[in-house]
Amino acid sequence: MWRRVNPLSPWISSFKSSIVKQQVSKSKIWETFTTGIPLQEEGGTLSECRTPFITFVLGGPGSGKGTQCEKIVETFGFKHLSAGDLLRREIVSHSQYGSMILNTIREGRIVPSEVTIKLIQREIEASDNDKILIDGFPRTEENRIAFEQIIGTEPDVVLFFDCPEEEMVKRVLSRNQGRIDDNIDTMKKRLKVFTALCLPVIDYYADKGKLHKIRAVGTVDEVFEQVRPIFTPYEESEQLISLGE
Ligand SMILES: Nc1ncnc2c1ncn2[C@@H]1O[C@H](COP(=O)(O)OP(=O)(O)OP(=O)(O)O)[C@@H](O)[C@H]1O
Ligand SMILES: O=c1ccn([C@@H]2O[C@H](COP(=O)(O)O)[C@@H](O)[C@H]2O)c(=O)[nH]1
Ligand SMILES: [Mg+2]
Repeated sequence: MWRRVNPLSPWISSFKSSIVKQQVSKSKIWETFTTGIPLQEEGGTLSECRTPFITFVLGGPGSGKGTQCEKIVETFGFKHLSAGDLLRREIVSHSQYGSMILNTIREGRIVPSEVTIKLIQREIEASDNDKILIDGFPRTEENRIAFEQIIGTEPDVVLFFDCPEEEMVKRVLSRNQGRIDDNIDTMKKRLKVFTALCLPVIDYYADKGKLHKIRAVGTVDEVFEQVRPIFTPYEESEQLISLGE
């Protein structure tokens, strides 16, 4: 069962505890809306740690997920975890799975769930932030089910950046960040994988009432103005709780 770990030394812990006190009211409301298990057991002892408020950020390749995540981080203070970035980091660090990940990304296919989830889990556990954005995951129903089983929770909110294919192709081909999958051949494969494997995940969350569909065309700021009202109610409730204290 998943549990958050406090990796800090006692010296740093005492420093951290003052920050935690200042942040208690700030994090409280997000915890209120968390679907996770508030206290989790490991080795028979109850952890003081809480499951964070998790947002999945979905959309086709080049739909603007990463760009909008940056705006959400700036405005609402989330921790941003991009599954693709975590996988690319494994390639660069020549880890155990580096070459398998490289080949998979080049082909526009999906890395095995256990590998991606382990990377995500490690980052969540290392983070002190109660609000986590998971960008570009889950890509498949199998990913989704494995996440729920391994991490032991579901997302609180799911964003879907809905963008026309021709716009996504245009954006990816002019992205210019040196990504091995930013070429027309891989892009065609990624679009097929998105339609076949990721759309069912999006449908699943729509049926559960967790999905927020955003029309991802227009300027970055125009798109963000559709995102802002999704999180503002949480922020406002948080302020009310702070005032009541
Ligand atoms: N609203 C927008 N209008 C025009 N260009 C945009 C917009 N949003 C993002 N872009 C640009 O499009 C490209 C792709 O955006 P981004 O990397 O955020 O997409 P992504 O969904 O994370 O893609 P991927 O799944 O491939 O990681 C970037 O160069 C970004 O600057
Ligand atoms: O959960 C995931 C996320 C990503 N991948 C692979 O990485 C590339 C790039 O991902 P971006 O989110 O677009 O940066 C994607 O096409 C997959 O090959 C994955 O396998 N699983
Ligand atoms: Mg991205």
